[in-house]
Amino acid sequence: MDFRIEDISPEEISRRLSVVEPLTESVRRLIDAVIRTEVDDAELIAATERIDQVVQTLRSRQRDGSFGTPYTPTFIGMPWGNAAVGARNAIAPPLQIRTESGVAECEMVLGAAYEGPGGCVHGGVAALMLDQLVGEAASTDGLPSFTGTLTVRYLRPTRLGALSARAEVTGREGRKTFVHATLSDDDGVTVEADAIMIAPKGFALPGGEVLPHPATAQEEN
Ligand SMILES: CCCCCCCC(=O)SCCNC(=O)CCNC(=O)[C@H](O)C(C)(C)COP(=O)(O)OP(=O)(O)OC[C@H]1O[C@@H](n2cnc3c(N)ncnc32)[C@H](O)[C@@H]1OP(=O)(O)O
Repeated sequence: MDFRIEDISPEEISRRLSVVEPLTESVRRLIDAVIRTEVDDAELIAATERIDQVVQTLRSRQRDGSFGTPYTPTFIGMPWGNAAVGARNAIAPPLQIRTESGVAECEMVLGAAYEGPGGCVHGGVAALMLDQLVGEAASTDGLPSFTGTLTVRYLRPTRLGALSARAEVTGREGRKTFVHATLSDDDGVTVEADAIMIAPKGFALPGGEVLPHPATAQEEN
């Protein structure tokens, strides 16, 4: 797993986000426009050329591989490539998740880019969002937990549009955390999920130092 420390201040994080978030929003608008445009073929071909030029400019200086999840030394995470919440990832809805002890929740508006059955949210997108939420709910006590098992029940079709989601820890057992999550529209729950989250045995920093997860530390004592 790609993990690196980047020693920057909260002010520098805000500055970088203020530049990159409008770019990501712009690409999100592009994705939506490509799906829904009805312009003629000549305009589509011209648009392809202009977009390829922008891609070439961005690629002139580019990191190898994915973005990873850099952390500051005080553990502020910057998961900016993340598929559900990444500030640099136009595929992410994006989810603006609020957390408190054992709970994660958010609201989102899903448009044409998230369609599965006509007019409805793709089941994989629903699972993606709930996976992120259960991960964040389980991780509110300390270091991250990974999804071991995610069981998803689609109760009825979820229409594209304004939605909300919530995940809550229902129990802990050693390194395992059990989480229940729901995705809802105005009429109530459309999808529910249960997750078994596993805290990794140790959390290795670059250089080899391993931080014990609180649950692991309890097991060892
Ligand atoms: C803030 C961060 C938000 C992040 C949100 C994003 C969430 C994600 O998408 S995470 C990505 C998807 N998940 C993954 O890639 C995980 C891949 N799997 C793994 O890395 C490992 O299998 C991992 C970490 C889950 C478990 O490995 P390991 O720690 O070696 O487990 P192990 O020691 O064998 O088992 C520990 C306990 O967990 C249980 N367990 C292990 N694997 C699973 C599983 N897949 N499902 C359920 N239970 C499991 C074992 O039965 C055991 O239970 P008990 O203590 O009662 O005997």
